[in-house]
Amino acid sequence: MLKYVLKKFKAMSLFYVLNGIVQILAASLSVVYLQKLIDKLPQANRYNELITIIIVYGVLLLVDCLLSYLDEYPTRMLSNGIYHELKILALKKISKIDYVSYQGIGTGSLVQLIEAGSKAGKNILFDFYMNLFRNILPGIIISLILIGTYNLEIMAVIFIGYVVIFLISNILMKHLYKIKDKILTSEEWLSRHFIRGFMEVVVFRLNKRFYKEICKIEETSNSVVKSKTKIRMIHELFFTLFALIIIVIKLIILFIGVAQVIKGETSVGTLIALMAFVDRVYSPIAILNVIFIDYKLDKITFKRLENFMNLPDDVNLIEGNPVHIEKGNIEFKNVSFEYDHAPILKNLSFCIQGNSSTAFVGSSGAGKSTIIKIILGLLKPTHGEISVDDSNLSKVLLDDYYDDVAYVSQDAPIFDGTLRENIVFDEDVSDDHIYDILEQVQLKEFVMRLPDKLYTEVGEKGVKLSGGEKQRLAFARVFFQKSKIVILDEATSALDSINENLITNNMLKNCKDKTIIVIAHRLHTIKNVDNILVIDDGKLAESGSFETLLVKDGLFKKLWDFQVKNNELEPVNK
Ligand SMILES: Nc1ncnc2c1ncn2[C@@H]1O[C@H](COP(=O)(O)OP(=O)(O)OP(=O)(O)O)[C@@H](O)[C@H]1O
Repeated sequence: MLKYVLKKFKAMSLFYVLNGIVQILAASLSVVYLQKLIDKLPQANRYNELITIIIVYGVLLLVDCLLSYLDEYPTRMLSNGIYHELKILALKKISKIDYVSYQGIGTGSLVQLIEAGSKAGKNILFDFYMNLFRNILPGIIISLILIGTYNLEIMAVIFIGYVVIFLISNILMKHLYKIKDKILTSEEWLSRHFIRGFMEVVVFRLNKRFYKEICKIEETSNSVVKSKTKIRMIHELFFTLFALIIIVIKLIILFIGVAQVIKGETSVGTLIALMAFVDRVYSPIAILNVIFIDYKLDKITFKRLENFMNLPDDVNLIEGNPVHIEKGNIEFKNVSFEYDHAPILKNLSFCIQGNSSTAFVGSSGAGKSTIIKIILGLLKPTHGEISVDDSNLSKVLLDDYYDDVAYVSQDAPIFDGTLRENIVFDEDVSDDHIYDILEQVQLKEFVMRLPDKLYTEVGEKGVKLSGGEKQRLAFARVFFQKSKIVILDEATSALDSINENLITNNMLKNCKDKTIIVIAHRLHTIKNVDNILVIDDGKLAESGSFETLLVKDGLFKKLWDFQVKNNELEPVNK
């Protein structure tokens, strides 16, 4: 994934790395010219002899200064760009992820995982790798070479210092890993609980859950804060240790260097240059150790994002046979489906004729919505085959198929946007055409009364609308889509009986050239459908028209009698 991102920012990254290397070269050479200046000063007779050195020294400082300004551009472009690119990749993943895998991830955890993972990915690529190649390695190499040209003994001392630092870092790192893993798990837990607290206000308030939720969240967030502080303290310990090591090395250089200057073996300029190079050689090492630890910790965070990105895709969204549904026939041949080895559908076979209406009926949990999700291609059958027209659904390119399928789910899928967007997305359609559609779903008057009419924002999940308004809005989208197959999964459950009958009948009347599939609990709404399939425990119990099933005295009759007895509907013969 990071390779892909790097490729996308190839030119910018190259510029950033080269700019860093040139800056280090200019800054290091400026130290060398300063040393030359100091050493030549006592022997110089005329000012002119030093002027070239001063000019070169000045130019090097100027180059360093200008390049560090230029650095700002790739710095901002890359750090922000990489982070956003990773988030976009995560959204692209969601667009094609296998539906069962998607069902296994909670929104709260997913949001935290993508947010933290994208930041970690940015840190790995930008803060670690790019820093390593443009700053740290060139800094160490150039400084070591220059120190070596002055004094090999001192180079050896510096090398021993490196080894000591490396050993200390490794001991501390093992401790940090454990803390980081704990923090990540707790943060994902926190995000999940925060999001459910923010979203389920009514459920939690009425069940008086907020107090306990907040207590649990406080407890976990206290432990996260403590662990994060601990990690920072250990981090800072590195800097303190480096500072101590640098002091020791500088003292050693002074002891060796001063003796050599007295003996006339080394110049004062060289001693000053060496002292400057110790900082130049150790600062990158100090930074390297710290960013290496960050890199290792970020890898743990990024691994979680990678695991999510490696979840299986729905291959039918990426490849498959092109399809155009003309007849709208659907056939299930011995279809079985399991969730985690628990059988949900058992050897189910049925035929839905194109241009007809079919209803699935059955007790709660019988498997009706599962059938719908299989017809939609979201779930793949464990055994058996589904044909749509003459195509095997498992071989069809779903993106093509979805041009001909409209679906309204149980929980009316309204998204955060305007009423208009919720009906036609960003299609170029006249307002008048939208109002015609709204009339068919009994929503025109309501929209006309709103100050912003079609441009009214509906809020997250359509929070500013009633349940029935949301469902009617979702219906309007179906009317607009003009798909060959229309699937309504309890799409009228939030409507009053008058509106429910009006809209369903409107749909049945206006969509005679479509295949309509309905799931409805209130059985009076499906009186006019052509065929009813009664599902019981994942199997087809019986099928037929409304009247035939009532005569049969089977499961459908039982469900009907139960609803009549409980006053859920009017008896059919009244
Ligand atoms: N993601 C899932 N993981 C595991 N089991 C699931 C999952 N989704 C549904 N099930 C189970 O599959 C069975 C069938 O569910 P389905 O939603 O198809 O029933 P249904 O007939 O539509 O029910 P209802 O009328 O209550 O909506 C149920 O027992 C349900 O608990």
